Amino acid sequence: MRTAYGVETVRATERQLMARLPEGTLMQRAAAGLAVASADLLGRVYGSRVVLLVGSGDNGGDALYAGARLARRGAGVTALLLAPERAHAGGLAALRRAGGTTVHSPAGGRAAGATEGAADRPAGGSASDPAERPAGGPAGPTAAEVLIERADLVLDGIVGIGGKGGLRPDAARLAEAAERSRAAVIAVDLPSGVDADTGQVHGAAIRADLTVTFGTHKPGLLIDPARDFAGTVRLVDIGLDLPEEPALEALQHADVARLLPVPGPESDKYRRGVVGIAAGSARYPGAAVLAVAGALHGGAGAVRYVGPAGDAVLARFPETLVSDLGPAKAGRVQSWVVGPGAGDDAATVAQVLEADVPVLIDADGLRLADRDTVRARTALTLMTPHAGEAAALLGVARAEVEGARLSAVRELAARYRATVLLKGSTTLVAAEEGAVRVNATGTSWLATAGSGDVLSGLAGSLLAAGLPARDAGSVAAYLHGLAGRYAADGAPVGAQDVAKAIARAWRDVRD
Ligand SMILES: NC(=O)C1=CN([C@@H]2O[C@H](COP(=O)(O)OP(=O)(O)OC[C@H]3O[C@@H](n4cnc5c(N)ncnc54)[C@H](OP(=O)(O)O)[C@@H]3O)[C@@H](O)[C@H]2O)[C@@H](O)CC1
Ligand SMILES: [K+]
Repeated sequence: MRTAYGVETVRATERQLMARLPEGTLMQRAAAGLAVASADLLGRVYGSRVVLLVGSGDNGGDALYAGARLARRGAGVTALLLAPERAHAGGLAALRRAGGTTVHSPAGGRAAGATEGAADRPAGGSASDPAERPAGGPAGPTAAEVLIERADLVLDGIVGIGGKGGLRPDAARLAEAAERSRAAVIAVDLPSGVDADTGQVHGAAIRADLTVTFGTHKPGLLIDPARDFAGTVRLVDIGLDLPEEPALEALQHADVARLLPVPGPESDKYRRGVVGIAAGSARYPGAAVLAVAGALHGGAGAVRYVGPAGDAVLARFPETLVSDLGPAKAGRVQSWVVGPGAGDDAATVAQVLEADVPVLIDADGLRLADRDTVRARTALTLMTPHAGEAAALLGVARAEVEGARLSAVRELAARYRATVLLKGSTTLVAAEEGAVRVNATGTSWLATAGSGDVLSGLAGSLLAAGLPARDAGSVAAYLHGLAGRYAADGAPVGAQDVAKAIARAWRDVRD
């Protein structure tokens, strides 16, 4: 299991640990790990050009100490100090002792000066001051921008877990220069400008190739949009003694393998669970077929279909138990999936919600389900909206959900007293309490018509097999994401192909 802890927890555990260790130990551990990761990325340290973006906190201190280590190995290291008077004093001294130079300017200074390598040069002026621009004209690059442009590696130590809101203008200009540069960019602890706890990005932020994070992953590193800014994430152990329950957790192969239902010698189809699919309509029979396709791969012993698309379902999957009596009279099931392609059939949704078994609500069902009825249910409920559906349920714009996925999924879980799976490139599964699960196996090729229907059938089948809602949702998202990758293999893919590839995902996980 990959876990992530929020800033408050990191700070508290850090305080406990620091009380037992000589001062500066944790920062040295962090800087050592950062220097190793930097050297790995550079390949050859000697002769390389490294630029440090240094803010006023300990995040800048990490960058300075790591820069000192690289300078001792022969790199040319320049630190751009955003707030020279407040930069980490010990880190500055270490860098200078190691032969590194510092430039005292947020984003300014004459570009010509950048090539002179003057140490501790106060550049003065501001980037917007034409007098500080090179002769090339007012639109020419600043000294800082030239240094960044010519670097092999940029270390982003502007701000870490102490960051508040979007980057300030001086810092934002450095972030933009780093993005334009061909240099590799390593974010120290997290990309400056992203929110460590939520994954929100307010305005400009560092776009990193690699993020070297200390002690634990931070939730923002695993959730879009911030995840997209972090690049590859490398965790450096600094010895933090973290509490048992994380803020966020991500299943890995071994976790999924443990959770997958496996039939024993005594199992028959009823003991393995029957999943009922109440989906599809005369207008959308395909949704029923795809939900059944997903359900057949989810581990339930049988799939019961109820609705107007029985012929289409049987034509594709003759093993399906088809009924046209409606959910209440269709026979026993251990879980229901309701909603895909349901159109305006509110009566079916209401009937399913009355059943005393776990219910998965998707697509049209989300719109048709009465909130108080869902809240009052005693059996499990798993809701599976995409961002647009979640936005409609919350009464906000879609962009708001996409920008703040974690708070959106938590809010929905609280409002409906249900487990909610918010689909997307980083799918989130939140129950009313406990760690939120994040899934990262998805691929953007999965954003294809009918792919959600397959997921709902798959998750519903896992519910029927006895998995709790959080596990059913996160295991389904994991397998579905893998299946999408296998089916797509870098090319567009249809939902049916995804359903077919689920079996391969199971085998892979169990191996
Ligand atoms: N925890 C641990 O176990 C360990 C932590 N370690 C490291 O310490 C880091 C945390 O250091 P930290 O607490 O000093 O805060 P940090 O992130 O440097 O930022 C604070 C400064 O940034 C500024 N600032 C704020 N917002 C800003 C913005 N939007 N745009 C621009 N500037 C902004 C703010 O300025 P102010 O508001 O005061 O003007 C303040 O001065 C952590 O991420 C990790 O790298 C490791 O060394 C080892 C173990
Ligand atoms: K940073």
